[in-house]
Amino acid sequence: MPDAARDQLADARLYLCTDARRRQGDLAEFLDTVLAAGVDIVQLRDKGIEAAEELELLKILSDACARHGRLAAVNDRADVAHAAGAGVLHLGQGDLPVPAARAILGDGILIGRSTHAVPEAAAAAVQPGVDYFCTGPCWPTPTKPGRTAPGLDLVRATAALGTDRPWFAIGGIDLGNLDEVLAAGARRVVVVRAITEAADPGAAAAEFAERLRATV
Ligand SMILES: Cc1ncc(COP(=O)(O)OP(=O)(O)O)c(N)n1
Ligand SMILES: Cc1ncsc1CCOP(=O)(O)O
Ligand SMILES: [Mg+2]
Repeated sequence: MPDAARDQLADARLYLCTDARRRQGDLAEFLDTVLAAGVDIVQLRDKGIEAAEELELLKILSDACARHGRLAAVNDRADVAHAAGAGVLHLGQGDLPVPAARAILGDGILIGRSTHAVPEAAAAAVQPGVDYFCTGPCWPTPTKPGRTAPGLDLVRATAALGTDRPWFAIGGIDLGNLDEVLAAGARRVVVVRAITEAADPGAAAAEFAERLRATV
């Protein structure tokens, strides 16, 4: 992975996952708005999408991220990440194991991992081949139905690991509870609804970015 992408990841504070409901022209306009407002990484996350459509939408996503010098991420699928030439692949606990993804993709891509408990976070903090990890959900969320929320205790425990590896809090985070997430020790967050469903996504992204960057 080029050093520039690693540096971008190290500097990232705000990671957005968006789905395919915002299609074609509308998707590009939405992405330009939130990227200009300060989103650092955007992932296409659509659990129902077929690979061919995912690739088409990833082209829009990659082009938008390139226009703004930001990272584009693929969820779950190493084959799609390879075909799309993506900069980031995100893998959950039930997805392809990281060594298997590395065997397919090599070292030219950043790989992230989901964690939902302290032992998983501790493992992701040191596992070879993992570039960043996410921890949560902080609160139960309809975006990930059925996933029990370990809450802010997991964020506090992850912060206490003192790892240099970039990690993000996720799940139910919005502008109203962001201060609680920061107080628990997170300095990076992943959001879905708080930006995709905001009345003004650009304003929401800008406020997230500003408050995250203001917290040392
Ligand atoms: C950045 C980021 N963090 C966490 C997830 C969740 O991944 P996973 O647990 O595999 O669940 P799905 O998103 O695949 O339903 C993510 N996608 N992105
Ligand atoms: C994909 C995922 N994994 C854990 S929580 C979550 C969804 C977070 O979505 P939202 O920000 O809308 O609560
Ligand atoms: Mg997954």
